Amino acid sequence: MLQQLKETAKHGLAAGDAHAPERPDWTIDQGWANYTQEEHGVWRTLFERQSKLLPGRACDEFIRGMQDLPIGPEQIPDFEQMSKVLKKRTGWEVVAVPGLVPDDVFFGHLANRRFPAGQFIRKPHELDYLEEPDVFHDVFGHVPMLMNPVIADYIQAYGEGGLRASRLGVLEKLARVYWYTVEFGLVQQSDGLRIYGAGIASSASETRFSVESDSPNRVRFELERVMQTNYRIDDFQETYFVLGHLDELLELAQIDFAPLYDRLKGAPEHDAGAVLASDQVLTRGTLAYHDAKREKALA
Ligand SMILES: C[C@H](O)[C@H](O)[C@H]1CNc2nc(N)[nH]c(=O)c2N1
Ligand SMILES: N[C@@H](Cc1ccccc1)C(=O)O
Ligand SMILES: [Fe+2]
Repeated sequence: MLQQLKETAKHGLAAGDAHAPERPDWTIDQGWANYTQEEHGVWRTLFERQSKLLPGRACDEFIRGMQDLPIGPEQIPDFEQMSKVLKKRTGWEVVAVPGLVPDDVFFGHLANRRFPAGQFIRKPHELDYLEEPDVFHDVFGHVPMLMNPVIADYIQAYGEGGLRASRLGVLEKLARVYWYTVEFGLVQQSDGLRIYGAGIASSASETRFSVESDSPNRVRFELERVMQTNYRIDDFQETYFVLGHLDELLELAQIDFAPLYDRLKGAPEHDAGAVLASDQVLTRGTLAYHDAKREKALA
């Protein structure tokens, strides 16, 4: 899943293309009353599938955030109702966008504690396929974590850092940090390895794969290592980076990345599936899943 999404996210969007916005911040009205029963039905299918999978696999903060939000299987959530609760808790709100928005617009929203969420929902015959982040990925995957003060501050800081990184022309390195934390992060909790990344938490297949499969590597999160590591935009991750505690994200947000960008200029990049001598490896993957796909493609 997320193939095309990852591809587009990487390259960003050109201003003035077919998606020309009506408002400069690219927001649109959610138009909640206009969702059809079929669209609410897709939400229900996805919601019920994930709700069964996440206990014991998602981190405590995710489960708690979900419990405290006005969100359920019956219908696509109303962003205004969500925002009311979220705003009281962490000062964030959810705003509707038509899909991927340009990098600087995205960062501008995050820096101001607005989470841009896709207004639309995927089609019933494409439950596991996403061209752009839809309301299920953005709201089910991201909003529960935004109820947590640590993640709330971290993502705002990422927005500020993103504005700076694009000016410096080093967005690729920063984007990898977002990818391997906010989207595909795992965290070690007292009762085991848990998901906090929204890209995992909104995907049924990757929810199981990320914590249960023997295939991926699971490596202790290390900032500079992650900044140099490519990621899979078309498939499950080959490597997940694991935090010892979510609070580590706060330290990370406070580190000034500018000297790191300088130091890492021209440094070697690592393949998504690489394991380095300097890694603290939690589980070394067989990479069987991706190897099998490669062999099939070559045959
Ligand atoms: C690097 C940056 O995080 C990424 O390119 C942005 C671009 N625009 C986006 N727009 C939306 N709506 N959602 C996203 O996650 C992103 N990601
Ligand atoms: N601290 C980073 C920004 C950042 C914040 C949060 C997450 C990732 C990066 C910087 O100085 O640019
Ligand atoms: Fe996302």
